[in-house]
Amino acid sequence: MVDDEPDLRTLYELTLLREGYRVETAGSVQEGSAQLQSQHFDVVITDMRLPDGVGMELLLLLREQSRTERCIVMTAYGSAENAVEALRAGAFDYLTKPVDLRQFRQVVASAVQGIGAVPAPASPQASATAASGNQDLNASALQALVGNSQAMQRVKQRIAKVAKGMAPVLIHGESGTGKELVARALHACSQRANGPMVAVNCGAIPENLLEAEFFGARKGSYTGATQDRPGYFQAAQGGTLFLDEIGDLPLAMQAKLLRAIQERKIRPLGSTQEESVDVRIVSATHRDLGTEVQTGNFRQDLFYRLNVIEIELPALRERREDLSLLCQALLKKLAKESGLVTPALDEISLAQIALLPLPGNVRELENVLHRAIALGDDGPLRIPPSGQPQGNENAASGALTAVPPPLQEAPAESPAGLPENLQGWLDEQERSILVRALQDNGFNRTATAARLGISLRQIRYRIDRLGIDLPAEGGKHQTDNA
Ligand SMILES: Nc1ncnc2c1ncn2[C@@H]1O[C@H](COP(=O)(O)OP(=O)(O)OP(=O)(O)O)[C@@H](O)[C@H]1O
Repeated sequence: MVDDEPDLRTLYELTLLREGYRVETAGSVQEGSAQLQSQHFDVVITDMRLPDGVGMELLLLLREQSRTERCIVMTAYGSAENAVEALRAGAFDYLTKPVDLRQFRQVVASAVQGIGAVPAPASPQASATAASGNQDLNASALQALVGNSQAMQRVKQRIAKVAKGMAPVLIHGESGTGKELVARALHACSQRANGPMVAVNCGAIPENLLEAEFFGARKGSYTGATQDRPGYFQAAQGGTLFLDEIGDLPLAMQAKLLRAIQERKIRPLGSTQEESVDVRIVSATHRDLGTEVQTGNFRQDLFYRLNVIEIELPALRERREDLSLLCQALLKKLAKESGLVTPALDEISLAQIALLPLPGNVRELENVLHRAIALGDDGPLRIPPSGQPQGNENAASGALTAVPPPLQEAPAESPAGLPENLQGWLDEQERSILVRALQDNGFNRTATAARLGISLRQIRYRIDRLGIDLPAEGGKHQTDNA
């Protein structure tokens, strides 16, 4: 624990001792580095401003010597640059002064967790079991990302490298390239793997509900809030919050999110009290956020905060060599889900697939295979000519152009003609109307929304809520997504 103010040093030391850690202290860069030369630690916590230099020097020393200590840096309030710089230089996490002791304990506990040889003080056995269980999780989460191309190998190596730590990660890639899978792998490979992973599609939440959805709401804070409700931040406490389509967040909400990330505190709607949150933020976008910043659609300071580590996901056309492995994995998954036998892939099926342009990436490939399984006979997989299956004119030109028909059966009606499950019945009606309207409008959501007299945001929300599978973005019809 390196800090030059004796009172603070004692406070931190006592806090850590009370948690059951062994602690050594130092008052300067020189003292800190001398201690590092004579022994190994699990965690180094250092103030940024020290009498003979900056805490960053200790961090760089750890890095140069490829040491295993995790470094937590304490920065002055409002110095976002220092915090981001430290995270980029490999700090495990940062704390803003004045340090909130609860947060301090949480951050140190996360840093110590998952260090193989060092069980957390509370329960040595539990943490050892968790560590070995985590390794299985890591492996299977990375395996879920199918592909052995160089581009995919680079992605997987990067996930393994940056998963530990608190630095926010921004995943950039075209729609359907597997951004959510990467976020899940990051979570599974982190020391938060046993905590929750909460995935949020920022583009699918009506604007007036955003704040309550993110930060929670107290009973009576808005019409319909009949009880206290936690938000995504509370739900992700101790785990990872995945913010998909972050570029869709309106500017007013961007400012609130920035504040929550910077201060690690949130205030539920209708509450006077702030709550501390311990959440790692992973976000994703198909947009070029740099350009969005220039055009004034995205806050630069938030971009700076979210983009501490960037993972770029390649489009499927840049890794066609993964097609065969992907088809095998996807067919197996799809066949299992629909209770069918996995059809064989032969040279003809692979040649047919290789001819598809697949601008909608893996999601589009998955949909093509889904349709092929549903329409196929026994024998090797064959890709049906597009346009045939649902008699849908819009399907004529794209590799994948049809929404699969609703799979669920309509909820049962009672003999009196009344539904037994009103919500399920209403959802089914809404789903069938939406699917029909989308098909009539060439899957253009703007046109469909206009036709049904609702906003684009509302239609996105409904499509998401009802789990309607759209043809991949980038396809001929999806022109309303930019
Ligand atoms: N490398 C991969 N291996 C196996 N399945 C994949 C891979 N990449 C994507 N998928 C599958 O493709 C579908 C789309 O993936 P995902 O939702 O992660 O993409 P996305 O980039 O987040 O898309 P969007 O931007 O539209 O939200 C999912 O069903 C996912 O399981």
